[in-house]
Amino acid sequence: MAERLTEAAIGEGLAGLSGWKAEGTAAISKTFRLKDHVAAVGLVMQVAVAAEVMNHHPEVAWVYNRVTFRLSTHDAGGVTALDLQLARKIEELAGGAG
Ligand SMILES: C[C@H](O)[C@H](O)[C@H]1CNC2=NC(N)=NC(=O)C2=N1
Repeated sequence: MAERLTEAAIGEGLAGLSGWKAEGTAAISKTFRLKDHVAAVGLVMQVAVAAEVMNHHPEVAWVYNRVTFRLSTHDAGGVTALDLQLARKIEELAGGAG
């Protein structure tokens, strides 16, 4: 079971993830602005598949061409290494968008 990370560990983990914000130790989040609505849907779908493969799922808020992913590990009640791993995967799928 993934362990909840300290604020310091989260900060270190976010160092390599541009634009991600920590909400204390509860969650990390980032809003991506895609070129249009369909590009946003495409990213959401790709992340959904990756999340299913990882069995680690994001909260998603999507408005036209903007998508916000909020990550936390429900089983641990806050941010774990799984959330940092999913954030890295989302960055990979977003391919520099955002
Ligand atoms: C039963 C299933 O493995 C668990 O509910 C998984 C599914 N996806 C998950 N996603 C997230 N973000 N946190 C979890 O604790 C989690 N647990």
